[in-house]
Amino acid sequence: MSSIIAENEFGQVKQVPLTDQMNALEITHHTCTAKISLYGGHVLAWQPANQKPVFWLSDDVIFEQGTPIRGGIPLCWPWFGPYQASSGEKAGNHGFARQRNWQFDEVIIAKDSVTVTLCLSGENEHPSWPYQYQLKQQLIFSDQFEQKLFISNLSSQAFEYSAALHSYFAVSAPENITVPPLAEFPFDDKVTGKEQQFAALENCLGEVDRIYYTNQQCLIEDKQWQRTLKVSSTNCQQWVLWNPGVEVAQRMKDLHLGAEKEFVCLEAANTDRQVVQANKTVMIGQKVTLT
Ligand SMILES: O=P(O)(O)OC[C@H]1O[C@H](O)[C@H](O)[C@@H](O)[C@@H]1O
Repeated sequence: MSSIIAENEFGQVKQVPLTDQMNALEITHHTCTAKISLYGGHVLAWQPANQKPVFWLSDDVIFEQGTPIRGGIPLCWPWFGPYQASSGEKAGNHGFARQRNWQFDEVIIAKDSVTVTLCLSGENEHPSWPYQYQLKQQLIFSDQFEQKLFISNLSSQAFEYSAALHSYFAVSAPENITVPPLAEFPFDDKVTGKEQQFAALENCLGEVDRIYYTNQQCLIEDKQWQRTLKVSSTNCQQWVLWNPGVEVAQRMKDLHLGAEKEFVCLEAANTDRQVVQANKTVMIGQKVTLT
């Protein structure tokens, strides 16, 4: 059943069922529409008024406990990629935050924007990562988008995390996309395993899986759609650029046929582990604007 959470002359936020077990928040504002899944604390959609959707979501997305959502902005935390503990123990890709049910905390519908705050807290959630933590995610939607993830260490000892705000950006086709100024910086190539590479980036045709060592503001230039997205990050050290290409995409059960031609992932990331001292909070974030 749908229920209105907040409403005024500028917009409305509704809770709507995503499945029998999962709920989403649907935002309608004079500047944009957006949708957030509480499962994963996951932005599913954002579309500024009179624009095409900015984030991409798979037609074959699986909304199921224990399965990450394909598209939108998965929150990779408290680790990015596969985790290898010093004990040698392995854990699943991209941490557990994207597979938890987040609590909805606050909604503010203002004249210029809608702000939604979500929370997740826990302790002993994974044998590889037992610490007590709290996450607060602030999402601000308007004709631009801002995401802030506040990471609090509630343990009595320091912990380490790595993370990515793993945005799937909708594009006309990866071959039409350039991402200046990434090509000016060195990258680790996860496809070949070679580190500190330099190469031209004429387009984003996959398979591309690179960790770029820069945090400079990036542009996603789409020649066909004549759209440029400006993406900047806060307290993130790298950008990850990913498109699976046709062969990898065909092996992924939650990608529809041809899905790899519809998105490029540009992820604001800390791929190396970062320390958060006991009782401290750090923030990582990103901002997306259309030019
Ligand atoms: O399938 P997932 O666990 O969501 O990961 C999807 C992709 O995420 C990142 O971009 C990584 O760099 C890729 O290596 C990975 O394949």
